[in-house]
Amino acid sequence: MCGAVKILLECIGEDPNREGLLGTPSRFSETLLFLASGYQCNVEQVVNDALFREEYRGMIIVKDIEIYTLCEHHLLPFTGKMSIGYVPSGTVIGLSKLPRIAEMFSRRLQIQERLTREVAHAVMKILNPQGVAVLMASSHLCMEMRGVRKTGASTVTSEFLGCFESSEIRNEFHARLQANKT
Ligand SMILES: Nc1nc2c(ncn2[C@@H]2O[C@H](COP(=O)(O)OP(=O)(O)OP(=O)(O)O)[C@@H](O)[C@H]2O)c(=O)[nH]1
Ligand SMILES: [Zn+2]
Repeated sequence: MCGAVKILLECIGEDPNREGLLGTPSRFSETLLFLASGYQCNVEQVVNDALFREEYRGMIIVKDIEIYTLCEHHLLPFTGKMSIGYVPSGTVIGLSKLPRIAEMFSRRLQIQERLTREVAHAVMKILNPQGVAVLMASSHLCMEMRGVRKTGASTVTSEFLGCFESSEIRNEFHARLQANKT
């Protein structure tokens, strides 16, 4: 990959052999491989069997999970927060596994809609709960530092599966996200 980065540097009119850029191809390659490391794992590995039999029947929400990902159109970051909720059906998942699932999919080239949907369907598949809700708000650098250049615009996406298709359950999810204490 380093050779490709050197070519990119030449394409923008830089000299990849000048002192300040000598380490850049390997640093950039390492960074990109890290940011794309989500291709190397799957949901089963990430969850690591952390599924526990439990008769709790209420809604569980892990909210405001920090997300950093790369948009597949411009390879620029979009960053924001994701909240994941579910209503169990006899099994709960280790809490940390929800942010881990979000992280796995965000370390792939993404669009926000697909990231939102993939996380929801992955939780649904591995846990088989009564329903899953994912809500994400983020800002896209490709809309801020270039292109239309609208700083401060926020994009909100959501996916509601199973019992969250009922407006009553969805409203509870939104209300609990808004409450200071859930
Ligand atoms: N739906 C969706 N679009 C995205 C996302 N990230 C970037 N985009 C959009 O992808 C589109 C690509 O449009 P193009 O016209 O092919 O590319 P462009 O000329 O760079 O577009 P501009 O950004 O408008 O300058 C743009 O409208 C971006 O805002 C995302 O997560 N979801
Ligand atoms: Zn983009």
